[in-house]
Amino acid sequence: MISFFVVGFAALFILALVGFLLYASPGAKKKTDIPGPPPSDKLLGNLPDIGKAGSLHEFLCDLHAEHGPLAGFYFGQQFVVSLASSELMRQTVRLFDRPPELFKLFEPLIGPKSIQYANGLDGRTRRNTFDRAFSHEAVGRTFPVLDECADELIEKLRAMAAKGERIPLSRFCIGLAIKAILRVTVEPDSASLPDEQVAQLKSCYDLAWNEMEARLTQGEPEAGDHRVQAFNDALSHLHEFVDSTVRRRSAMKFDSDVDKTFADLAIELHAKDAEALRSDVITYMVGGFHTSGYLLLWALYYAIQHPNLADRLRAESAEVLGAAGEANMAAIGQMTFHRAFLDETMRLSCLAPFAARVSDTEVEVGGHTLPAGTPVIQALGAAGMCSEAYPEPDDFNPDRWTGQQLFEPFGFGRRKCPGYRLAYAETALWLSRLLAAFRFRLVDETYTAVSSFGLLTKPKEEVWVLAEALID
Ligand code: HEM
Repeated sequence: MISFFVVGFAALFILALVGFLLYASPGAKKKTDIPGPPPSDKLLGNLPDIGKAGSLHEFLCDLHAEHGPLAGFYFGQQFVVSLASSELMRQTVRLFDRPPELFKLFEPLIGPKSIQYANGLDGRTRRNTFDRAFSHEAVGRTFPVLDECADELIEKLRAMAAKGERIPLSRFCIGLAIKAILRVTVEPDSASLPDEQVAQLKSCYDLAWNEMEARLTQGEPEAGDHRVQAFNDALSHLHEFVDSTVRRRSAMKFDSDVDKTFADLAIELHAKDAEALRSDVITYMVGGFHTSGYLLLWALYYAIQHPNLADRLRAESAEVLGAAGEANMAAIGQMTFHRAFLDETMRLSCLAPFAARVSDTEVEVGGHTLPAGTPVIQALGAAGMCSEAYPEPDDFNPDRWTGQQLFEPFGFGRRKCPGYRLAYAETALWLSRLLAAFRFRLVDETYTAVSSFGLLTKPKEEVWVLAEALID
């Protein structure tokens, strides 16, 4: 039974979920006439079909292509509803709670007290407090740091370009995002983190992430297995890093709330709960760097594939940033082609394919009444590949976004991603800076990125490029 789960990260995610669905809420059965396939296995429901599709995202694309934008299926014995149109997702906009068990897979990394699992008043209080650090004004204050991080990378790439060295684009994009998120969310005034420490943090994150996947496919390692030691070492390194950063920051005094970063707000809110503090800092740190890092990577990859569009990006940033003299929220807001390019990148790469909600009361959606406790998946990735909403969905076409916001790649409602303004600001700035400084090309011109679909979509392999410097 396990073998068909070894098809990718999303299938692992399903396996984690099925435990919850089978055992945590066995009473919730289908009580509506929502279209969808019958369960293909009495116990496993449609899980074998998800295994055959390759990932949850791919299964949802097939499901919605056949049954329309509102469809249901069985995770084990639990009926789950999936929505794949922005109109339907908007009908769930008032829902705040998230089925915590759905993200149980990540608990060893982010910790059980993470905001990821906080619902009701607790979740709302944390969001009301932390969102202040990601307001329009707060993000506006991050540009000097974001610019410095870009300067540092550009200098490094320029040296590599001069020597004709191959550039591992994923590694550099993630490294840039790690440096930026630490300064933006914790210590803006600190010096940039040394490369060795960034590399160590990334490798701890990679190791912890891979181990969580391995536990699902291969089972829990036995006591004494080297995997246990490696995982614990990686985790304690992450904990030490976060704890020492928090300790340093706790000693700070502030004249005004404006100077407080996310970490400062978290230190105040979790003054009596060190575990919740550590969990939330790790959640925002990881949530902030892997998403933005891979968005930048995919955007650069599409820019390499579409040199004419890359030239349009260069022209726009020369015009807007050239006139503004410096990057700021107003200038980034005027870079509408950058915004469209990033939205199209998130759509076509399916960067973050799902969000999910649950309610302890009945929910009305698409003319159906869903029983309380029914998990609702907002299939952001599948919605983005719908040919009615996006004609020729496999084409990379940023112009389809011009003048309209078709769907929300960051989710819906009060619980949408808290980092969306920061993500747009930093990736638009970095994209424009990198394309102004270099023309990139693939080392292997026949290379096509193959996606690994999970909670986050990444290329399966490193993307190797060469850079030609455009300016000194
Ligand atoms: C391209 C970049 C990003 C994408 C596509 C993305 C996408 C998402 C999505 C789809 C969700 C689920 C929202 C929902 O349930 O409705 C989410 C949640 C979250 N994101 Fe992001 N995100 C990005 C960047 C960031 C950044 C920069 C941060 C750091 C500030 C961040 C921190 C978080 C956190 C902490 C949550 C959970 C919030 C909660 O539990 O209430 N994300 N993100």
